[in-house]
Amino acid sequence: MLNTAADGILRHASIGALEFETGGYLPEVVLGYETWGTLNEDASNAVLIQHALTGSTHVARGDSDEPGWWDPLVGPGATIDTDKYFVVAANMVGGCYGSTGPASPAPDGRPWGSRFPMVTIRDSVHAEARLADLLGIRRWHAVLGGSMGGARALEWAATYPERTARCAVIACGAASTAEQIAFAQAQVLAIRLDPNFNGGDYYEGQAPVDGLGIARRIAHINYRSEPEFEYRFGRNAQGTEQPFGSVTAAGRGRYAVESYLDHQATKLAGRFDANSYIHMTEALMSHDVARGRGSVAEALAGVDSEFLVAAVDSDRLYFPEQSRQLAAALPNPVKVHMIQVPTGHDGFLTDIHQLHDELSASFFPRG
Ligand SMILES: CC(=O)SCCNC(=O)CCNC(=O)[C@H](O)C(C)(C)COP(=O)(O)OP(=O)(O)OC[C@H]1O[C@@H](n2cnc3c(N)ncnc32)[C@H](O)[C@@H]1OP(=O)(O)O
Ligand SMILES: N[C@@H](CCO)C(=O)O
Repeated sequence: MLNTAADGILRHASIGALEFETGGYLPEVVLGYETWGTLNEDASNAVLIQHALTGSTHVARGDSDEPGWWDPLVGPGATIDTDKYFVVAANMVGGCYGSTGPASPAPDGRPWGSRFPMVTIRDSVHAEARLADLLGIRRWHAVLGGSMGGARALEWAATYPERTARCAVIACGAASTAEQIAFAQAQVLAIRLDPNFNGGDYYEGQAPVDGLGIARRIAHINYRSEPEFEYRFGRNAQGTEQPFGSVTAAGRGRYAVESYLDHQATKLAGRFDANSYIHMTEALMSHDVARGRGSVAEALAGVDSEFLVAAVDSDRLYFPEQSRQLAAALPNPVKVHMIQVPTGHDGFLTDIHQLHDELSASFFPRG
């Protein structure tokens, strides 16, 4: 049995060999995971929370010193009350928060690097099903996630409907759209064209942090909104820097919004592996719950999971309309709950507390 003794502490589970949807193979895969609460006797209180593109397993603080990315949602007495529910979060295969990824050693001792296989959202769900088996969880009380986490949650319902009693898809549609793929391609190319990328085999040299930083800038602009940028930064200069009129060897001074994006880029480059970023991004490009299953409605026709669909009203990357289309295609169509924030897609992280009432009324009744 796997160790689940403390809340919010990273553990590792060996799930064996994995064959990937596009033909790749890994002889041994480890998934990083964290848990909160206690699995009950009939294993009926388990909840799987799926992280977004650059998220980790650390959903909530638990017994650790680090805040989690959905702290308002998960903990004793919280929306998902860990005195009642057993919460699990797993790092996606190919990621860099505890699971086997491109930086992990291959059997020859060198990092997988360029040899790491393409991962799809469906592959990640197959890997997580093995983790569920090891944890003794046959059927999730609920699977939920936002953005790429929402794609993973939806794929759980379609791939393992009998194992997914409830499914919450937040800020994500049934498939990645042409525009989402287009923005993703620019990010992947920014990394691939970094002189340090070396085809993905850069672990003995300099990491392609400049390319990764540009990728994050492109992504982050999409994760926020135009009104937020205007309100927060306007045309302001960063501190005493001069955005025009004074060009030094280091270039001109920056606008505040440029400095903000520089900061987001440096921060991500300090915590994320560039190859994992490519693999997570390409996995999200692959997101299409209907692939090989007919239309979206046909893909979900046999799914009797209870659904909750939510969107962010100001999201300019995962438009609410895409959530509405998903909600309408469900066997039992549902209304789309709206997180109301002016700041865009990241609202599913910054304002997740807004779903407290909906989640409490449906998936996680109080008392
Ligand atoms: C280590 C881990 O486990 S990370 C994994 C968990 N994270 C995730 O899953 C998602 C990744 N995180 C994110 O996407 C974001 O951090 C969010 C959405 C959660 C945070 O959003 P917000 O709280 O709205 O932060 P916001 O966009 O305002 O950025 C604030 C940062 O910008 C900085 N900043 C603001 N203005 C400027 C400026 N003009 N110049 C430079 N930096 C600036 C702030 O100092 C702050 O820095 P800090 O984050 O280092 O403290
Ligand atoms: N800011 C989030 C949004 C992705 O949807 C992340 O970096 O994972």
